[in-house]
Amino acid sequence: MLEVQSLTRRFGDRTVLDEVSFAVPADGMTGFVGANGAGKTTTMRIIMGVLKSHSGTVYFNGTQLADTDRARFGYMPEERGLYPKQQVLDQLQYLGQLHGMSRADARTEALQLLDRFGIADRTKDKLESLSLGNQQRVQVAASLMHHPTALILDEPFSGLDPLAVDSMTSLLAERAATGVPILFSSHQLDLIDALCDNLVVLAGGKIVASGTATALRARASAKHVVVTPPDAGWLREQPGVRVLDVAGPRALVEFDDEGTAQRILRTAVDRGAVTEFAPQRPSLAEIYREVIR
Ligand SMILES: Nc1ncnc2c1ncn2[C@@H]1O[C@H](COP(=O)(O)OP(=O)(O)OP(=O)(O)O)[C@@H](O)[C@H]1O
Repeated sequence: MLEVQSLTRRFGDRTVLDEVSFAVPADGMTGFVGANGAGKTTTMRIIMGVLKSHSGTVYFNGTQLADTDRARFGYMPEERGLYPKQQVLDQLQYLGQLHGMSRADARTEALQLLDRFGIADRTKDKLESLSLGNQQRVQVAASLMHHPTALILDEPFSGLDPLAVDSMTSLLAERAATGVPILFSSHQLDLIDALCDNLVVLAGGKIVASGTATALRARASAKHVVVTPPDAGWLREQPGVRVLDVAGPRALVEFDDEGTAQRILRTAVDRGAVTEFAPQRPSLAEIYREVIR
């Protein structure tokens, strides 16, 4: 488990991280979301030691994170940073060797990753001759080469086509299943929804929500779909009910509490047919919109 505790960082007199604390559990992936400029990259840079915090601490498996731990992490920085003129395979092999792998192991690992990412035919090409999306695949491969003990990935999915996203996510899920904490930032909320077991939401340098998807969903305001033909307009008159939308027999509502929900269900049945009365599981995208409001 990776834990960030009370990180504060200023640039000049502007505080861009304000007492930021969250955990990245070792089981599953943690999505890091927030508007442009919220402070995600700054947080990741501090975790990786590229930037210093003014206060706060990062812990890995219960002890203060040291450079020796960081050396075993996989990091995909926002500014990327591979060598455009070097051949893809040579480059990955070199990076693996920098992490202490033998030349042969690094080559085997690189070939396997390139194959998984569908670019095994580009091994001899210079990085700069690849499309941006394929360069991105090489970047992710570079962060995975040495079987890192944790992964810090700054927007790893930006610019990837759906097939690349699929191969990337299945590989990351495999690594997460071996107990590797994975923190990745993204603006693609649908992807976060599909992939993440945990979510950290940053707004203006402060944490506005963090925790497991299940706990955040339980906290989010629950909506119900109620379908009572011929017209669901009667719900507007009911105390304890906020009607968010009505279209003919179908309404989207929020109840003040479970008691209200049960009362409305009984009233609906007394009035006639009820063809649907279902709580709606909020998506992480909805939770995100709710907490940054
Ligand atoms: N080296 C720097 N000097 C001054 N200000 C900086 C520096 N690095 C980041 N900032 C500021 O810190 C704030 C947080 O930036 P950061 O890049 O961490 O946000 P982000 O959440 O990663 O945004 P994005 O989603 O756009 O990548 C921004 O206002 C940014 O302008």
